[in-house]
Amino acid sequence: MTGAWTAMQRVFEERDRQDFDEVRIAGLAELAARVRELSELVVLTRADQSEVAVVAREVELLTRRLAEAGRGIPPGAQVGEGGIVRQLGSPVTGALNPLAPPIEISVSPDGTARSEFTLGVLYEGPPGFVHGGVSAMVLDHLSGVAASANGTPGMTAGLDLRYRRPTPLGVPLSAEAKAVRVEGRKTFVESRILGPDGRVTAEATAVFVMPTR
Ligand SMILES: CCCCCCCCCC(=O)SCCNC(=O)CCNC(=O)[C@H](O)C(C)(C)COP(=O)(O)OP(=O)(O)OC[C@H]1O[C@@H](n2cnc3c(N)ncnc32)[C@H](O)[C@@H]1OP(=O)(O)O
Repeated sequence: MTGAWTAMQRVFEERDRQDFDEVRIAGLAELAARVRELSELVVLTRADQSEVAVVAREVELLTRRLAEAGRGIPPGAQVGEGGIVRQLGSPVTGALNPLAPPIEISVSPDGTARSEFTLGVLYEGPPGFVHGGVSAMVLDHLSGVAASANGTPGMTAGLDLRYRRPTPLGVPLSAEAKAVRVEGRKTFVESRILGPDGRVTAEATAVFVMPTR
């Protein structure tokens, strides 16, 4: 059976042949940003039922306009500034993915991956607070970037999370992750999310394993 590594390489090679120049990326990122705003208003709007029905029909027509141009494949990953992999369709960082917050990540020279971001109502779990699965997704991804920055990328084999206190919605949060140990194919990464008061809301230890071919 083909291993995960070989299967992923095939996808990378196919997507590398796509023509995504910066002008096209900027246009699609703008569209994604507008769809994100629309999504938030779907949960927040006070428009009456008839107005909601009209808007739903208009959105359906817009969707058909895009569909007329045909369906391609999701964008590939690119190496961006500072060697950070830029995944345009990522559900965490993808500028072209309306479901992504999206968060921006930087890596400092000591290999710490950091991000500052705000999560709005679309990511709510307990009323007024971030869904635990969303916090897990952010820490998983940030930890993956830290493993890569360490020169030892892999797939998440385990993510051990501790939710210390609720993570507030709609306020600036920060997060950081750093590889702390490598054992053979395994890279252990520690990460945390901090609230605006600087206190840890969630922390995790992840293990990344480089798949065999
Ligand atoms: C730069 C781009 C940045 C992108 C960031 C993206 C971050 C997001 C990453 C993801 O979300 S990845 C998607 C979620 N993860 C998966 O779908 C992984 C699914 N699992 C697999 O494909 C395989 O299980 C895996 C490749 C992870 C490992 O399979 P293998 O058959 O290659 O490894 P194996 O099971 O033999 O285990 C290898 C070693 O890891 C150890 N191990 C496995 N799981 C572990 C675990 N959970 N904790 C600790 N150790 C673990 C295992 O004991 C063993 O240790 P030893 O080498 O010492 O014997």
